[in-house]
Amino acid sequence: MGNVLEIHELRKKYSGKAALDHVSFSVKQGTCFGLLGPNGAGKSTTMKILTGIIKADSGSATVLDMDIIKQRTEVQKNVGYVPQEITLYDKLSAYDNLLFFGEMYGVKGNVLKERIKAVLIQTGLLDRAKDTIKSFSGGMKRRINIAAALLHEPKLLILDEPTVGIDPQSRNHIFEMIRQLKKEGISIIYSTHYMEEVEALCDDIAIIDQGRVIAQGNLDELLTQYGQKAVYLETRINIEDPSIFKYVTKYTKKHNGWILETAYPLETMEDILQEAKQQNMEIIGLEIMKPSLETVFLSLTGTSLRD
Ligand SMILES: Nc1ncnc2c1ncn2[C@@H]1O[C@H](COP(=O)(O)OP(=O)(O)OP(=O)(O)O)[C@@H](O)[C@H]1O
Repeated sequence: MGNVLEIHELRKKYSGKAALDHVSFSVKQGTCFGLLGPNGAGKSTTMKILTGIIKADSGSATVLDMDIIKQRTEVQKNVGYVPQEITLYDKLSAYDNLLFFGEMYGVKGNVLKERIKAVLIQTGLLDRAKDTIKSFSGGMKRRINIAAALLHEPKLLILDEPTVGIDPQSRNHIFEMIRQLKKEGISIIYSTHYMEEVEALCDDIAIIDQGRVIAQGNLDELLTQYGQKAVYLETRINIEDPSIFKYVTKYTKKHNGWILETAYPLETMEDILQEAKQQNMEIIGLEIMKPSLETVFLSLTGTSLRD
């Protein structure tokens, strides 16, 4: 299986501050690549560079072996991009929006009409084709935006946080669509700050933080290499210093409690229960956290991804 996309050492600064710092990764054909990171990590910047909206300061990238700068027009024919912001005409119908975007992508006539029907089926919105966009929910608008990016049959689809602020039904549709696209051999870059989405959808993952790729691999590799075991503890009265508990190597605040990293979660929990008894400490929550992308991120950065 070849690589559809290769990124090599991309760098980008805004007003002297690094937004991307030597970012490299590659995406295999027919896979979903997850770009996971908190707000401001550099996900959108990476995607905008790939689609030619902004230029990197240095580094290079190829799509299907074509340079994204030197062969920009050819690259654009093979890439579909769905930005974070909805970009549709509110007063036009879904169908007319797709007509407009199709022509913009260079698809015309009967081919375009057939493609519009196909993408409306793919997004589950064929029965709403004639309705104006302003009558659509946020999730449905997002699905039409994705439909628009698929009209020209791209080989690589770039989705920038496609599920932010949408209803669960649209989210499921988007997930199903991604699974189907993969089966058809289309590759996807999926940026998000939701770990569960990456765990559910993505074959390979790059964790990005403050402009740097801090880890990459498939889920199993990341969990094996960095997925520290941990215990979540929440008490009625907040504990000032959670390092007092046995085997705790690192601790991080999460919601109203603490994530305590420990190689021996059961022993740590026993110790917590003992201390609780002795000190009259009321426990509200105590559970083992299995290694997950959340504990991976935590052990790499010392912060919780949702902070
Ligand atoms: N046009 C711009 N001018 C100045 N700084 C910018 C600009 N665009 C992005 N940045 C900064 O670059 C960094 C990376 O931003 P980017 O939008 O790529 O992050 P992100 O991971 O996509 O996060 P988000 O989910 O918030 O969009 C941030 O510190 C951001 O403030």
